[in-house]
Amino acid sequence: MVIMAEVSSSPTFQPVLERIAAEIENTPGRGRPADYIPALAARDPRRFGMAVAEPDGTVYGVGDWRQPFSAQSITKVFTLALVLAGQGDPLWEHVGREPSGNAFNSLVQLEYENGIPRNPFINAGALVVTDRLQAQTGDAVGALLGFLRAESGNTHLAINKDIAASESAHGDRNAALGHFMAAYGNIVNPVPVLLDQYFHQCSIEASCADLALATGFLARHGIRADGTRLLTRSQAKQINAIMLTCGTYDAAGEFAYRVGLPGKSGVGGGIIAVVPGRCTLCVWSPGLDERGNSVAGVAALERFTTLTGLSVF
Ligand SMILES: NC(=O)CC[C@H](N)C(=O)O
Repeated sequence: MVIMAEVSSSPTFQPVLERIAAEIENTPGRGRPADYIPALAARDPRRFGMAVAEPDGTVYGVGDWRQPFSAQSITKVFTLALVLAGQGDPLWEHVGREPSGNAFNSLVQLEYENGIPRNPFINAGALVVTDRLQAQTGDAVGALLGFLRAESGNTHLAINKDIAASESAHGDRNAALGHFMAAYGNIVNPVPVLLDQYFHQCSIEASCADLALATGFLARHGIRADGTRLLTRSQAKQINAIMLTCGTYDAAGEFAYRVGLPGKSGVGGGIIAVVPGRCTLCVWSPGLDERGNSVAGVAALERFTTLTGLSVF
C-alpha cells in the first residue's frame, strides 16, 4: 500500500504555505489582540504571516512573514535553551516539567508547590529561567538577543522600547510572581533586576522568518546555524517535549490534538513549531483565543500538518 500525504511530494513548502494563507484569508473569526498592555491592543487581527525554515537555512514564507512582531513568550524557548546549555540539569531543581493546566500568568499553584513553578513556559517558570540566565551571563537579554541575531542572521533584531515600557507599567502580576518566588529562595537576582530583564525579553521584535530560522537548532537536534553544538541531542529532544506538553499553556492538549507538533505561543500572536529533523515553522496573527494563543496561527499550523502529513505522531 502506498500512503501519500496531499502535498508532501512538493519540492518546496511554498505551495502549501500559499494554500494555507488563502484558506486563512477566507476564515472568519480571528480572536482579539492581547489587551493587557495598550501597545499590543492596537494590532490588526487580520494580519497573517507564516514561514517554514529547513535545517539548511532555506526559508519559505507567505503573507506578513517578514513583518517584525512582539515575540513575547516565544522567547522562553530560547532562554531555556541557553540555560540548559550553560548549566544543564541543576535547573530542574528550580522549575518543573509538568503541564500546569492553568493560565500562563496564574499564581495559584505557586503557593502549594513551594515557589517551584510547574514548567519553564508559564510566566513564573520563565522568570526562574531568566533569573538563571542573568546569573549565568550578567546580561540575560543581551545573551538572548545575540543568540537570536546569530541564528536568524538578522543583525537588526531589537527590543521595542515602547512595549518594554508598557510591560513594566502594567507588570504587577509578573512582579507578584517574582517576589513570591523570591520569598521561597527560588530567585537569585534582585527582583527588580529580574523583572527588567524579563520585560525587555518579552519585548523583542522578530519576524516569522527570523523566528523560524532561530528555532532551527531544535530541528537539527541541538546544532546551531553555524554548525556548532548548543545542546546535546537529548536536551533538544527534552525541549521539544516540554514545548509539546506545556508550550501553549492550558491549551497544550488541544494544540497537540489539532497540530501534533512541539509549539510555543506568545501573546503577540506568534507561534513557533518544530518538525524534528525536517523543518521549523513560525506563524503570526495577532488575534488570540481566551487562552492567549493565536486563533489563525493554530488553524494554519493544523492545516500545515494535515496537508503535509508532517507531525511527531
Ligand atoms: N504568554 C505570553 O506571551 C505572556 C508574555 C507577557 N509579556 C506576560 O508576561 O504576561
